[in-house]
Amino acid sequence: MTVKKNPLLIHRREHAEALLEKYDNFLFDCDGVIWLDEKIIEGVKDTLEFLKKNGKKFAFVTNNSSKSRQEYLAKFSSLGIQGVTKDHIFPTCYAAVQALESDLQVPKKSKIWVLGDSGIEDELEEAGYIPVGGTDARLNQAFRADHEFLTVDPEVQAVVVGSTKEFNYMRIASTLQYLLWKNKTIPFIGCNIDRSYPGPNGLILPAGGSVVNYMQYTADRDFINVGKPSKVFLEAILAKNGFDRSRTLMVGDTLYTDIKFGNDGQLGEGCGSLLVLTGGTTPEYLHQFLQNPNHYDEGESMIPSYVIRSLGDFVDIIQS
Ligand SMILES: C[C@H](OP(=O)(O)O)C(=O)O
Ligand SMILES: [Mg+2]
Repeated sequence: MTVKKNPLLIHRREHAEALLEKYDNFLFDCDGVIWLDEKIIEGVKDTLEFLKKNGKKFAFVTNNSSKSRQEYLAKFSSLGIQGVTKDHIFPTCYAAVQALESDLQVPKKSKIWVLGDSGIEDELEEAGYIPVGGTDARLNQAFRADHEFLTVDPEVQAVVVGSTKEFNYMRIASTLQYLLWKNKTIPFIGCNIDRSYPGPNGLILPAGGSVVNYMQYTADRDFINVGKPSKVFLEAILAKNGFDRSRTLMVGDTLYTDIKFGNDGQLGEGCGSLLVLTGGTTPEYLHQFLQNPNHYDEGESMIPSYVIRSLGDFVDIIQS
């Protein structure tokens, strides 16, 4: 793997010009890069427009499985980001469905048990699967040992777990029945491994990975991670867009998901990686990490090629 030991800080015009020269395709993480909750990060719209005018291609890759591609499309439009189509958007609820279809070959019309928000249910339905559990209001009830959802439905073929703000004991207990069922053999897909995400008002909030890891712990079994930094996910995005990895830059705010995703790749050949400091990674944390990357689980695979304070600064830097 070829990653730079010391990331280059993009703060002068010639740095930004060199990036434009080197990369044709940009994979953008969303939470902490494009937006914070419902607010677009300052300058991001101008940077995206500038890149587009310069012939650059985009894909948006988010580990947040709460919204479907259709809902993200509406979010991009409500934030005034033009020119985004459904084909540009890769949330992990969609990655989960792709894994069911391609890797696991689960037949269409199968029932899939969901612990997560409506994004997963909507993507499953669009692909021809039948989601069960999920946002079903009967799961909002207080725990009762005779609740109908504590008896497994024999038609369920797999379990998908992702981000949810409706995490309660009924949902945990019913999901556990499926994860333990058939000697723990039905596929367990986790939409992401993020512990937290940057929410509104500077709040750090629990992300989907905390839900997935809760279920992993209680069921005592591993999950298939379909989100960043999954190499399968990266390969699918590069292939779908026809992106040459050597001319593709991953832009993200989290070292163990986005930056590792950009740096890794099939046979160890990654894309470039650009870390922004508007989300989950503070300058202090980055500094501490760079002092001794090998003290961290994923070590040098999390060292970004480049760092910029904010994606929104890019256009100002290049026009300075
Ligand atoms: C943090 C993550 O979203 P992303 O940063 O990948 O858009 C998530 O919300 O779990
Ligand atoms: Mg992020």
